[in-house]
Amino acid sequence: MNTKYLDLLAQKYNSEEKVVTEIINLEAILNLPKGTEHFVSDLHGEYKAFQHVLRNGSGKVKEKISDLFAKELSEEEITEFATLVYYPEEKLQLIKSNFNSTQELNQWYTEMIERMIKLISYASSKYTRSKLRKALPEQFVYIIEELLYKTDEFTNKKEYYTKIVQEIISLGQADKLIIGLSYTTQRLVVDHLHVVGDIYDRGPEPDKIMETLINYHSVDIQWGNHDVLWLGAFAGSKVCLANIIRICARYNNLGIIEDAYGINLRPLLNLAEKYYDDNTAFRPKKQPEEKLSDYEEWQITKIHQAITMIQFKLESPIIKRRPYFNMSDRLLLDKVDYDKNEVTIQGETHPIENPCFATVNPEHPEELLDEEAEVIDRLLFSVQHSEKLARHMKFLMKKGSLYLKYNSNLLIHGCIPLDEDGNMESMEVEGKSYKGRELFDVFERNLLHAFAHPEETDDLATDMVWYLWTGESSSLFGKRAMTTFERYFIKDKKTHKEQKNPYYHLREQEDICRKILEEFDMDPDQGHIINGHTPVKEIEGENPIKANGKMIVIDGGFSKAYQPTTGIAGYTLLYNSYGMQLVAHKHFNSKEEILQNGMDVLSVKRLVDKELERKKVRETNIGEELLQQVSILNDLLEYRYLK
Ligand SMILES: O=P(O)(O)OC[C@H]1O[C@](O)(COP(=O)(O)O)[C@@H](O)[C@@H]1O
Ligand SMILES: [Mn+2]
Repeated sequence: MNTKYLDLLAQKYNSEEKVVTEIINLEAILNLPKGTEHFVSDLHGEYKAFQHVLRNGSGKVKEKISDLFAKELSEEEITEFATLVYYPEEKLQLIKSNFNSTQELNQWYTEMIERMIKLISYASSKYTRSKLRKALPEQFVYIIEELLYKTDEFTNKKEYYTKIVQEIISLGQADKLIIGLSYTTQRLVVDHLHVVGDIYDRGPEPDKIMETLINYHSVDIQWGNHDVLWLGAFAGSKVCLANIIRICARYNNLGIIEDAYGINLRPLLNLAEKYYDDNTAFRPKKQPEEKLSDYEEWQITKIHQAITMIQFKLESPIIKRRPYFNMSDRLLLDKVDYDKNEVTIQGETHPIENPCFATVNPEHPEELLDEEAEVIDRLLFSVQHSEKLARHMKFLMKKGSLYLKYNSNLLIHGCIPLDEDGNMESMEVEGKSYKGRELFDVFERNLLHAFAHPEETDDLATDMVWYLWTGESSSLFGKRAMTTFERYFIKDKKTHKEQKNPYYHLREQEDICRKILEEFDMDPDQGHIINGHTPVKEIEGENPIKANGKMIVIDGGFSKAYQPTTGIAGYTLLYNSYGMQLVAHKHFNSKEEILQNGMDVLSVKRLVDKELERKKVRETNIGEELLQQVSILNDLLEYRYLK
C-alpha cells in the first residue's frame, strides 16, 4: 500500500497500542453472529400496517420475550408485555388506569424495568457495547448501562440497582424510561431493513412511511415501479406526474398530493369542473371506512377524468419520438372513432363505455388544450417546489437502487426481463442493445441523470423513467403493455389483461434463478433472489418460496386493495445468523385492537433456508469491509511500528 496513505492513517492511530486495539476490536466484531436483516415490500402507503411490522420486528420481539420469560410468565402476560414494547405510550396509559394505589403502580414499574433490562441485555447479546450504546435512549444511557452491567452475585450491587430504579420512579421518570427501552428493543431485534420497492400509491400514507424510513437506523430501498413514477414526476416527467395524480384520484388519496405535499390542485379542479361530469368508470375506489359526500365524490371523479386525459395525451409524443420503446400499439387516442365512440385495438373494434373526450380534437387527439398545458405546467412547478416532497425524493434516491447485491442475495422489485427460452431479453436504446445486468445499469444511469436535471422534461433520460413504469422491457413493470385505457373505456375484460414477462413463470425453475444470479456475478449456491411486485395468491395455493428456495417473493399484499386476491396481509422475510424465515401476516385491523385484546396479527413462519453453521459478521458485506480495514491496519502496524 502507498505509504502516503499509511502516513495519513498514522495521524489517527498514532501509537502501536491504538492500532492493536482497533485490530482487536474489528476482529471481535467479525466473530459476532451476523445481524438480523428484515425485508419488506409493496407497502403501498399502508403506514399503520408497516409500523406494526416494524414495531414487532415481524415477530422477533415476541420471540425474544418468549425465549426469556416462558417459564415465569403466562401466554397472556407475554402478549401483554410484547404489546407494551410495541406501543409503549398507549399501552402505559391503558395499564396505569387499572391501578388503585401508587404503591401498586410502583411495584409494577419496578418489575417492568427489570424485565425490560433483561430483554435488552438478551436482544443485544450479539452486538458490541458501543453499538448498544448508540441504540439506547440518550438521556438514560448512563443509568441503563449501570443497570445492564450489574451482576447479581454481589449483594451491594443489588442494593445499588434497586436504589437506582426507586430513584427513577420517585423522580417521575419511569414512563420515559420504559418508552425509551421499548424503542431500543425494537431497534435491537432488527439490524438492517430492506424495502424491496413500492412505498407509494394505492394506500393513504406513503409520506409517513418515508418519514419513518428517514429516521430508521439502517435501511436500503430497491425502487419499485410506483416509486419510480414519483421520482419521475419530481425529475420533470409530466406524464409520470399525470400518472401519480391519476392514481391518487382513483384511490381517493388526493390528500397525499394536497395536504401531505402541499401541491395546489385548484387549477386542475377548475379545468375538471369545466369539462367533465359524473362518470361511473372514474369514481374513486374507497375502503369501507372511508366516507365521501356526493359532492366530494363528483369532484374527485371529474379530476380523475381530467388528469387521465392529460396523461393519455402526454404519452403520444413520447411514443412517437422514441420508436425503440416499441409502444406504437399504445397510441390509442389515434385509434378512437370519436363520432361512433369506438376504438379499434389489434384489428378488433370495441364500443367505448363512459367516454370523456370533451377536450380531444379528433384531428389531433394528442394535442393538449392551452388550459391543460397550463395546468400540468403549474402542477409540475408545484411538485418541484414542495420542500417535503424534495426531501422524500432525495432520500429515495440516496438510499435506493434498481437492484442490490447484499450478503449473497439479489434484491429486485420487479423482474429480470427474459425471453421464452430463459435468455436475458435485450432492449435497444439509441442504436445500442443491452440486456441483463447491463440493461439495469442503463436504466439506473438514466434515472440518475433525469433526477440531476429536473429542468429537462423531454429528454431521453426523463422519457426512460416513464419507460421504467410502463415499457415492455422494464425490469420494474414486467409486463408487455399497461392496459389503463382499456380498463377505463372497454367492457370486454379480455382487453384488460396485461401479459407478464416470461420471467414470471420461468422463475419457478432453479436453473433459471441460478443463471440470473450468475449474470449478477453472484454465487448461485449461496444466493437467493428476493422479489416483490406481484402479489402471491396464497388463497389459491401459490407458494412464495420458489425454485427450490432460490426465489422468494415477498409481495403478500400490504395493500388493502389487493388483500382479497392474496388472502393474507403481507409477507416479510427475516435473515439472521441461523437462516431465513418467511413470515405471513394476517390482516391488520387497528392498533387499538392490538392494544385492547393483545391480538397480534402475525401468523405463520416458514423456514426458507437454515445455515449449517451460525453465520458470522465475517461472512457478510460489512464483514468484507471490516476485513479490508484489518488488513490496512496490519500494514500500518508493520510499516510504522514493528520495524
Ligand atoms: O389496480 P389498478 O389501480 O387498476 O392498477 C393496475 C395497474 O397497476 C399495475 O399492476 C402496476 O402496479 P403494481 O406494481 O402494484 O402491480 C399495472 O400493471 C396495472 O395496469
Ligand atoms: Mn410493483
